[in-house]
Amino acid sequence: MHDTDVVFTAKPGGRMQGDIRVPGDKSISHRSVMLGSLAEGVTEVSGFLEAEDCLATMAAFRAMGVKIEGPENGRLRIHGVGLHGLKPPAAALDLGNSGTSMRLLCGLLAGQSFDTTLTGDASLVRRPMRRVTEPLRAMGARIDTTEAGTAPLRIAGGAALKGIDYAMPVASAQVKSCLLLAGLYAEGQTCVTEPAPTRDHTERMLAGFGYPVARDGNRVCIRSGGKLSATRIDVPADISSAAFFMVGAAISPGSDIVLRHVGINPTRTGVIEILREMGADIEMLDPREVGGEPVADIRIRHRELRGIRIPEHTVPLAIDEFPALFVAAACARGETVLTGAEELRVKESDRIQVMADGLTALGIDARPTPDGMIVQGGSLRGGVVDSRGDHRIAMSFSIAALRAAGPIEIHDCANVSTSFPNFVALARTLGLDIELS
Ligand SMILES: O=C(O)C1=C[C@@H](OP(=O)(O)O)[C@@H](O)[C@H](O)C1
Ligand SMILES: C=C(OP(=O)(O)O)C(=O)O
Repeated sequence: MHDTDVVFTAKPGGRMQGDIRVPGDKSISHRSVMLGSLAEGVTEVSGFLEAEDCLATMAAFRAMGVKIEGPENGRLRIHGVGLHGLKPPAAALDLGNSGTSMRLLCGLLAGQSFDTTLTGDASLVRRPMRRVTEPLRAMGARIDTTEAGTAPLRIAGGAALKGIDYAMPVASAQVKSCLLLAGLYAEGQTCVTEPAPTRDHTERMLAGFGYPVARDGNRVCIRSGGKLSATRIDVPADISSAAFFMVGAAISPGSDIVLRHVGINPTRTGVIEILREMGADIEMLDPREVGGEPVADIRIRHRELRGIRIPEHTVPLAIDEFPALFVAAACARGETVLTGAEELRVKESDRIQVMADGLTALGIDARPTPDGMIVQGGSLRGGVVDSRGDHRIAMSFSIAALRAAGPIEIHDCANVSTSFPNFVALARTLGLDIELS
């Protein structure tokens, strides 16, 4: 929890040049701790994201008796306790700002023999949790929420879970993963059908721990009764963190950067597809596979962007990158239209409204719609914006300064440390003139 207002001031102009590696993938880091804790044996993780969200997941498992060494330079040694080895925590598990921690843990804990309570910060306790509690109840879980269906979540231990066949109403990797983790403890088979492909790190990592997962089109199924065997996990750099610099380089003349070892799992590369369609110059160098996840070095050079109608199938594949993509749209020639993205309204902030407010304050015609935004490319002026405590919004407006006519002062930036603690330092390395106060 952050009490003081952290302010970023990004100076106008400049360009991005250099060759860097952004920190580890947040989704994969969370899952490495969860599955490593439930495995038999010692799981070694490298490239772990040492940011508040993943540290909250780690603290939760430590509170349930798992010995975890590290993190030290992104390395962890997780002494797995097996699927039935977790111990009751002494207090509620506080998951801070992290929706992924809360929703995945809810499924995993629904199958334990002991009670738990999950809570979080002011943002997390406002986010919708019925999307996980309803299907979990259908499996036999006993979970209390507030009347609004939000956290704190009180999960009763000892429930006998039964597998279900669930068609998700929203395309959510968190819901899918929650149910697969509950499925490890449910009688019979648990199947989840997604309305559109979402990130599949849970499925890949379960397979990496030797746990069978069956996929047939958009349907994925798991059976209880197996075990997870400890493994090694090399976490690639997070494409969602890389996205800020991809957009920064794309919009600022003279830019040419290389981002190393970035995860390019096809369920995460919507940002590349969208930027390319806008005309961006993006090259994939040395594509390779590391521990079950595709990785590449990505080179991005400046090239003028054009507005587009964003294809709806890319929305779940770029779900966290829209704050940065709205900045790209503001710098593009013509109109960009996003539809089918109402999920953005229930992230750490209402990312449609907060981005539209900020862009408007900077002189851009950005009209929010119920499920997206219409942005007219134009000239950004300097000004003051509020990130509303949303890390991705704070970083997106920092990058916007590369094309602004005056400094951009961004308030409420402390939560950048939930996903990208060294953002300011790396942005400076690449050439952004940014200060923190
Ligand atoms: O499974 C995950 O690790 C995540 C899934 C996405 O959320 P939804 O499942 O709510 O779309 C994404 O926004 C979040 O940052 C991480
Ligand atoms: C939505 C995000 O994360 P979470 O849901 O884990 O809070 C994000 O990192 O943009």
